[in-house]
This record gives sequence, structure tokens and C-alpha cells, in this order.
Amino acid sequence: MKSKQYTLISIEGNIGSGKSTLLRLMQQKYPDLRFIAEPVNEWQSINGDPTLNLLGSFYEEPSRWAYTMQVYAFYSRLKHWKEVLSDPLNPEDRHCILSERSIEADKEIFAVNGHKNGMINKLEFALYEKFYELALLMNCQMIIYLQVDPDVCFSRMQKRARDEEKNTISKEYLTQIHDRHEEWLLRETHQNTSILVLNGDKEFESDLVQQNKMFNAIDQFLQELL
Ligand SMILES: Nc1ncnc2c1ncn2[C@@H]1O[C@H](COP(=O)(O)OP(=O)(O)OP(=O)(O)O)[C@@H](O)[C@H]1O
Repeated sequence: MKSKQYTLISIEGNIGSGKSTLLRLMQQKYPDLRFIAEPVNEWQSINGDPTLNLLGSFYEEPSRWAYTMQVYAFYSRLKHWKEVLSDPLNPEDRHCILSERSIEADKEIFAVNGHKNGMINKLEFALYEKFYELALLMNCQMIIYLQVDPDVCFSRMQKRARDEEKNTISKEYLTQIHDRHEEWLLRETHQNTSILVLNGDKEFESDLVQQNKMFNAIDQFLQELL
């Protein structure tokens, strides 16, 4: 499904690390890139019905819903990506698509974590891997990893207070998700994928000095590779 005319870039990082903020700032700075937001709204209300809240169900009863959550995350992300990839780019636009998280992250972070801590059993994980094999062609060529201390993520997450996460996500869970990111993105072998690690511990939404530092690194990363 990946067409040679596109470079796929994803922004990765823990829950509450600031990915959506970075994506929004990048949208302003690079209007010639195409963007894919994360389909969180769809997970919060299946078919637009807020009583069918899969994200909420997952956090309330993880062992019951972890596998279902992964299957639906896979479906909804693939659907969005397919739509964007099949829509022709303007010739004057950069042939580059930037996404908040990726199918690979769903697997390497959430499916692997759920399996490691027993929320996804061996049979479910084997089934999930079958789906995942179908999407291998959609791996990103470039990844921007927003690396943030889990304690900082925890306080940012509490500030934004998304209903489903308020009393369900512990520091321990954020530390697990952090560890999965480190294992995945800092390991030595990454064939055909370039990774930029950006430290996002300091607030960067309103701090222009911090923002400029980050954008210098991003500019260089994009220029070297696109
Ligand atoms: N594959 C998945 N399986 C389970 N939960 C997921 C998956 N992908 C995302 N989530 C959950 O969806 C919610 C939104 O995810 P995510 O961390 O990507 O965005 P965010 O919290 O808005 O990030 P940021 O604060 O960095 O912008 C979080 O509660 C996250 O744990």
C-alpha cells in the first residue's frame, strides 16, 4: 500500500509526552506536509455513539478489552492511512506524510506491553500478529521520538484530564509504556528507518526558545533525509 512517492514519518512518545502539540506546531511550520491525526475520537465513541467507548472500557477493564482495543486501533489507523495515501498529493507539496503514532507503535508499544503484563494472552497475541503482518509495508521511514520522563508525562496527563485516563492510568503504566518506547526506538538495529530523538521534558508549547531548539533539530533531520 505504501507508494514510493511518499515518505512516512511518525511522531512517537509516551501518553502525555506532547505529541499532539508537536504535530500542531509542525502543521503550522510545514504547510506543505500532509498530516494524519490519531483516531482517538473514534475509539471513544464507536459509530459516533459515546456509550460505546472502547478506550474507556479498555482502561476500566484492561484484561477484558486489551485485545479488542488493539484490533480496533489497527483497523482505524489502517483505514485513515489508506484514505490519506490514496488521495493524490499536489505536485508542489512535499511528498511526505506525518502521523501521530503508527501501526508499528501500536504493536511495539501497546500490544507487546499488553502481552508482557498478561492483559493479552498468548493466543490473542498470535492472532494480532497475523493482522500486523498485513501492515508491514506501512512502516515509517522516519520517526521523531519525543522522549519525556514518565513523571513529567504523568503531570501533563493530569492537567489535560481526559475522562478515560483520569483515575485509571498509573505512573507504573506510564513507566511501562516509556520502557517499551526505549526498547523499540533506542535499540541498535533499525533497518530502513531513521530516528530523531528529541527531549521534551521542558515545556515547549509556550517557550519559544525551547521550541526553536526542537525545530532546528527537526529541520536538519528533514533536510538530510528528504
Ligand atoms: N494501540 C493502542 N492501544 C491502547 N491504547 C492506545 C493505543 N494507542 C493509543 N492509545 C491510548 O489512546 C490515548 C491517546 O494516545 P496517545 O498517547 O497517542 O495520545 P496523547 O495521550 O494525546 O499524547 P500526547 O499527550 O503526547 O499528545 C492514550 O490513552 C493512549 O494510551
